[in-house]
Amino acid sequence: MEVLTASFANTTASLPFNQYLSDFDFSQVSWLKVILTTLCLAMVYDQVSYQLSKGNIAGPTFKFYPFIGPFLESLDPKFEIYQAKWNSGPLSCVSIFHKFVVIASTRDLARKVLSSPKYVKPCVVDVAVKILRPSNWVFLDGKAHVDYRKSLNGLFTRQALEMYIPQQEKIYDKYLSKFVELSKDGPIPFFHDFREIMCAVSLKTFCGDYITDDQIRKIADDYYLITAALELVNFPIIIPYTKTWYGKKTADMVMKIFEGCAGKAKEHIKNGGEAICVMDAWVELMEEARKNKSDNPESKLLVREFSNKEISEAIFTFLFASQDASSAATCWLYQIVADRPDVVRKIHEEQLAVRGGDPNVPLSLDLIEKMTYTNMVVKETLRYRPPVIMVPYVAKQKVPLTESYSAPKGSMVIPTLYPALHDPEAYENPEEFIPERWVAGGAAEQAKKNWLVFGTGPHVCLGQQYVMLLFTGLIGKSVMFNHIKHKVTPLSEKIKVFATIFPQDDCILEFSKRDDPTVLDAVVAH
Ligand code: HEM
Repeated sequence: MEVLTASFANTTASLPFNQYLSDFDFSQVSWLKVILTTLCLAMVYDQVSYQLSKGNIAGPTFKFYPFIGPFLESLDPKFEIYQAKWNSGPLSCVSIFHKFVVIASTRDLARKVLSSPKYVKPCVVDVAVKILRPSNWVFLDGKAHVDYRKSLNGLFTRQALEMYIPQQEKIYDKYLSKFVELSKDGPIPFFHDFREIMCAVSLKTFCGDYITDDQIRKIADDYYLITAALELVNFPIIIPYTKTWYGKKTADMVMKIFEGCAGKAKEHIKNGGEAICVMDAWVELMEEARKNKSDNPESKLLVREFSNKEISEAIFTFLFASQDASSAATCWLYQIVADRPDVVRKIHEEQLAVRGGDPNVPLSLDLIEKMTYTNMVVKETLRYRPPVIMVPYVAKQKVPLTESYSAPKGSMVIPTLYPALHDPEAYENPEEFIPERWVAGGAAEQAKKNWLVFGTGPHVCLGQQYVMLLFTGLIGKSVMFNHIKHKVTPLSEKIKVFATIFPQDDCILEFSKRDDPTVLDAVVAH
């Protein structure tokens, strides 16, 4: 290092550059010294750029591990470490490799980020673009995204959601019998089976009878390959026989199946068939828009034509968006309910009451909407254990977050949802599970700004009403027809972060059929 700096200092001022080069004695410079110098300069640059980006917000004073930052911690993220970060300040930061990450922990800052499409857009890992395909609508931004979403809204209206219920109920019944069979020898971890039921419900809702049971089984079995390929830390280039390669192969296989289903849906609706699934609903919307346009050529085309490929890619994003969050919600819902006999009894009582005492009355939208208490249990579960705790966004330009701090362009800006949902000002005793807090007109319902389970702003979850109906119907039937026992372990209440959040012991349960679903359990003394 001295050789380099000394030679430069002594000669550059007085000699022309060419002569300096020819006179310079390269034999004195060892490659090691060059490498070390470059490394030192890079380290200084890394620390200085971290300081400049950090400004006055909370975060480590220096990058303790040069370059990588807390990369190793991020490979096995711990909920407690996230919590400590949220508690460290309304805005905090961390730098991993060259990526500067700003975490917005308060309700208002989280909402600000989520509602600032001018400054931020959702951030996905590099490989997601290859797996979901660059043409996928989820990568649209600004007006193009808003316009595309408008054509999807029709798939999640009350009327549309109503038509999906009979398909969903078939899957609930099939899996509830399977759960009894699986745990007939005693409690077992249900984490994988809950992922499977959620995958099956989604596929049946999206594709109706166009998808075969074998295809459902294949997708449910292989879906984990897609989750693994999209883990935060993965090689961005797809190399044969690596996780990302298997993930891409699986995603292509799934989209091929969806493309075939979309073709069948078009045929079915063209021939006057009844709409029963999301793909049918989509084709009906296109037909309706086409008819309106031909009746009145001046009118605006509300829903344009979508190719089978486009439909398959969008439906794939629904599966992708729902799978992890819904599986997490299923684990917590069953565990929480099974641990509380008083809640079980109230759900059971309500389920019978709304069916006029006949447990075999099939599910319908009207029926689910009468399940006020069961719905409050679902809502409280989502508040108490929100499946999505953070949503990563990326700064398209400098993002003004407070009067004294703006997140730099290119940084990752992460609004957190969990703290707003555990805010004692909005939810008294937030660490307690209290379904009754959701009584109509109560404080929890009025704290609308805190309800961030499904995000907010232009990317707010498309499936939120769908989710509420699904879980209310599912847990209601489960409780009415089964005894559900939870084996409590020291890890049951500990939170594991795996894209979303799960009980660390993978939710150990036992299902057994009730002899008579019309008989309520004995009243539990408190
Ligand atoms: C418990 C289950 C679920 C939870 C907790 C959940 C939560 C979320 C959250 C937090 C977001 C990001 C919102 C934002 O950036 O502001 C989101 C986006 C999204 N969700 Fe869900 N979700 C669930 C299930 C579903 C289901 C079942 C579907 C589809 C049927 C779905 C479809 C979507 C889509 C398409 C987006 C992206 C919307 C866009 O970018 O415009 N989600 N969800």
